[in-house]
Amino acid sequence: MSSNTPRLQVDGLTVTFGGLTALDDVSFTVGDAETVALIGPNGAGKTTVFNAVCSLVRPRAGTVRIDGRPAPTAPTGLPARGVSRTLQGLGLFAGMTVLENVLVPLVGPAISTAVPDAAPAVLERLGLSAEAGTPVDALPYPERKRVALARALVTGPRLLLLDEPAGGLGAEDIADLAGIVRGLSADGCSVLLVEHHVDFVMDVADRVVVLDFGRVVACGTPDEVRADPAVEAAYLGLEAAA
Ligand SMILES: Nc1ncnc2c1ncn2[C@@H]1O[C@H](COP(=O)(O)OP(=O)(O)OP(=O)(O)O)[C@@H](O)[C@H]1O
Repeated sequence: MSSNTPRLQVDGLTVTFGGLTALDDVSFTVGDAETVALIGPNGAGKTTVFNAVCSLVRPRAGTVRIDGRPAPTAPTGLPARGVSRTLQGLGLFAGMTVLENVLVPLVGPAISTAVPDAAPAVLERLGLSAEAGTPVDALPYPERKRVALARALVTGPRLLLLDEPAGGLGAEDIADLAGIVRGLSADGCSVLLVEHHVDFVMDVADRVVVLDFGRVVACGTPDEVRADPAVEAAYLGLEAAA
């Protein structure tokens, strides 16, 4: 991979569900250690982008490349390509401890990037060491959300997809999350995040891709996107939803 090969390259992605065009010729990149935010009103197609990148939906047209190579054809191939994601609904296993939840991705197919002490290191990084033995369902929502993030980080991803990481969090937890995302970027991890919380997006993103009705209506730095008159309608929709 040459140094200017994007970590993620989405080209001309078009996804349809029956007669509905959910994504229409969507193209963008995420570079090394870059944080890119996908924003747009409800139904704009953000989650469908994630699902296409993770091979959960088959595009009608377009390509997804990771480190210059076609994305795996099934989600099970993602960890070995250095990709992981969080889910909007967290997807934690109730009745299992924090540590057990975080260890889940390390069970099953061999993951060459995993290191034996990855789980304790990730728990420490996210301030969860003291909760390692606590059943996950005994924790308040912000901690559970951090457990879900820890689980995504335990495989040492080079591309992390975060689905609404700030959703349901208060100001203090959002500030902590911003620090975590910046730390990931400093360590060379690329981040693609879907988020409705506009202040958080403008704080952490290097670039912002704005989707509306399945099309990219703007792409640029947070300041460029904020100043783009074409974004205003979608932007106002976002503020109403935040
Ligand atoms: N599996 C599916 N079958 C049919 N339609 C779908 C499916 N998944 C998504 N859609 C439709 O595709 C469009 C884009 O949905 P998507 O969930 O990607 O939007 P979004 O921007 O993530 O919205 P939100 O902010 O509400 O999560 C919507 O009209 C949605 O109803």
